[in-house]
Amino acid sequence: MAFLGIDLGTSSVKAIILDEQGQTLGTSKVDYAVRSPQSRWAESDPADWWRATVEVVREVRTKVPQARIQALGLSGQMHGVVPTDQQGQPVRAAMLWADSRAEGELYHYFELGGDINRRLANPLLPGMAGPLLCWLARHENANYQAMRWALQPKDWLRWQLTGQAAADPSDASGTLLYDLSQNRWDEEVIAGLGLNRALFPSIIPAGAQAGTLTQKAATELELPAGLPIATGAADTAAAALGTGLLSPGVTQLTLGTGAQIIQLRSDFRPDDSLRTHFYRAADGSNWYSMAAVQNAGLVLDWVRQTLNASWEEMYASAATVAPGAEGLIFLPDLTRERAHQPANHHGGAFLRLRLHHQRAHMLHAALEGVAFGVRLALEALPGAQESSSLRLAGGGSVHPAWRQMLADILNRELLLVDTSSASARGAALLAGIASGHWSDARATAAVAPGIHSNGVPQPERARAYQESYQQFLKHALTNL
Ligand SMILES: Nc1ncnc2c1ncn2[C@@H]1O[C@H](COP(=O)(O)OP(=O)(O)O)[C@@H](O)[C@H]1O
Ligand SMILES: O=C(CO)[C@@H](O)[C@H](O)COP(=O)(O)O
Repeated sequence: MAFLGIDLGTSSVKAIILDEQGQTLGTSKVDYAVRSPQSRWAESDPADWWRATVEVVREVRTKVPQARIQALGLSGQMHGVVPTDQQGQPVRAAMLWADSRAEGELYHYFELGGDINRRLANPLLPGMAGPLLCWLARHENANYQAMRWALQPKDWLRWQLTGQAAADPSDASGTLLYDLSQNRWDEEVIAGLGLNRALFPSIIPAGAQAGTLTQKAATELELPAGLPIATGAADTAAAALGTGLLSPGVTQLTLGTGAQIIQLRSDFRPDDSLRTHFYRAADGSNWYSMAAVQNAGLVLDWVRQTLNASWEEMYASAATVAPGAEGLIFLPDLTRERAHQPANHHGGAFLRLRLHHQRAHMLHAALEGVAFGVRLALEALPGAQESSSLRLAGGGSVHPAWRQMLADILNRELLLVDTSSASARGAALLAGIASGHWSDARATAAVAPGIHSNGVPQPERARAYQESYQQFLKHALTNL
């Protein structure tokens, strides 16, 4: 018996097959593009997601031909929206979390008044489904009218698998259209924004069965028709489940296209300052607090490609160039940063560039800038300062020199979780829960992956980075 998990990330789709003891039998990954056709836009073509999903599922199955898949579960990048027609086709490209075109739509929220801050329990940001849909209604009304469903990315993917629309609490709570205090779509906010309530599907638990695989999808994916499909969860929620983060008190950093620092919460306690996020967990009973960094892997990839460097060259520069990059500072704000970091309207920049600087300094400075951004987020997350160690996961945490730089800059021991794709693993566990193999999320603790120390701060380097961080802050927190 085996379970298939699919994580529809921002840069790639990952597939994992777990056996009934939660052991990884096989993994695969297929990349796709995030496009920025206009300044401040971030989009992907859902047709690319589907092609990549077909490829990744066939590939992972070829690696483990003997595995008998019992159920399939999903996880996916959060916040964005796929405007979808009656037939499940996107009416335009998906608008993603890194998009800030809807900045001008936030005033609709300011006008709502009442206790929306308590109900939405999150900062108002333009890359969330609510503001993005307001933008669509105003600027592309024909597309807005052509839409039957406003779906989160993994919910769009599930529609392709099952032909049915559904949402789950962990993803819905990241849309700015969800009442976290009552656990339901926020009817008042949806009506107040003038959005059509019928666009939002029923919310069902992440670990419930949300349908079965259609014949059409089964033929493409080379899987059996009728396979049970679990609802699935938002990627950060799925990553918490996948790494066995099932109780409060632990802080976890996931480095992917974005970076997220999370702590599980058993009580309803949003950040009163609204600088950080508060969402439903995948387990159906808890919440989690999160400080998210937009400008993480997305920006490293941009720098790497622009300077025509390999990943090895980029990460190696963490060790080969001294802390501080000989005075070079990189501000990573290529997209609008989240609410914990105000005054970032200048965009990204290399500062204090001099003749003696070489390409390796630029690569190193980019790593430093992103790591400093993660440190700012860590400092903003209520309760995270007390933790002397951080659990680490995500596809952007693979290189030892980069991990050492993170340990030095965050001044914390890093504990590497032994899984190559935490979110996909969480998705596969949800498949196991939906099919009754595990009774609930808590039961999956018995199969949690191992964790080992992988980066202890080196005092001298940590001190040097502390000085560079102070220089970075002078520029990062002021408009140039
Ligand atoms: N070949 C590679 N080697 C090392 N790091 C990589 C490589 N490819 C991508 N990355 C890093 O991993 C990030 C993507 O992490 P991942 O967890 O796979 O992403 P997501 O879930 O956001 O799609 C990239 O933005 C980049 O920082
Ligand atoms: O934006 C958030 C959380 O607020 C992320 O959870 C996104 O969903 C992106 O995740 P990755 O694709 O980087 O894994």
